[in-house]
Amino acid sequence: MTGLLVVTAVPAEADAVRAGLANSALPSREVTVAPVGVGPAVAAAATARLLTLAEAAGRPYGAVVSAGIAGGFAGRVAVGGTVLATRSVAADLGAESPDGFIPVDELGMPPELLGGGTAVPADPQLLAALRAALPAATVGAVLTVSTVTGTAASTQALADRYPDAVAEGMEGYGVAVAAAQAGLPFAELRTVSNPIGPRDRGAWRMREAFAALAAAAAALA
Ligand SMILES: O=C(O)c1cccc(C(=O)CC[C@H]2O[C@@H](n3cnc4c(=O)[nH]cnc43)[C@H](O)[C@@H]2O)c1
Repeated sequence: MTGLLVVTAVPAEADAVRAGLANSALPSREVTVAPVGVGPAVAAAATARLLTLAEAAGRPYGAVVSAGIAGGFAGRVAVGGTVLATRSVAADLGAESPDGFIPVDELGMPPELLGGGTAVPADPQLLAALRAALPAATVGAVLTVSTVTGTAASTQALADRYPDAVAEGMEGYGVAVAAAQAGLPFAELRTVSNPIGPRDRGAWRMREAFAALAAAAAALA
């Protein structure tokens, strides 16, 4: 059986995922959990390296999951909630214009230069399995941003541009591109630590989000 690679941004997220897996009563499959860093670039590079090393060692992974905490769009998902991505979207990859943001895949560049575009859909089978295991999860697009959204105006702009978005993180799209380039199924699983909006560190509920991440991780077994 090929194994599952679960990548998180930081060690605390990886610890929560491992704790959830250890507590799972479900039959386990081979799961590797690795913290790969914050932001889409380091997450993509580190995930690609892990996939390549495993393949070279003759033990290729069979699927990749990006897991961690996230900001949630108010009214779409609650703090402490769990989200499953229908697609992982590079929400700030594009160009500004006086008429608003233009996604990079609408700038007229050849599609082969864009790694498949600014949104990578979750693998349908993997998403279906996770939905079945996590029936209370909110399902929708998860945005990947390089800058944590911190004003009401930018929150509204993102919510308007992506009506299907439920949350934002900083790694999913990068991990998704690494998985796609390796030809592997991909999914993104996040738990909500804070509402997206005007920056307020006091509103972050990290402990709640890590507990929810551990609970959700049991589904990965
Ligand atoms: O603003 C701070 O002072 C601060 C201190 C520690 C960590 C942070 C982060 O922004 C962590 C980002 C980390 O967690 C994910 N995440 C969680 N909430 C959000 C969000 O609202 N928007 C984007 N990313 C978020 C993200 O995937 C990173 O790995 C800030």
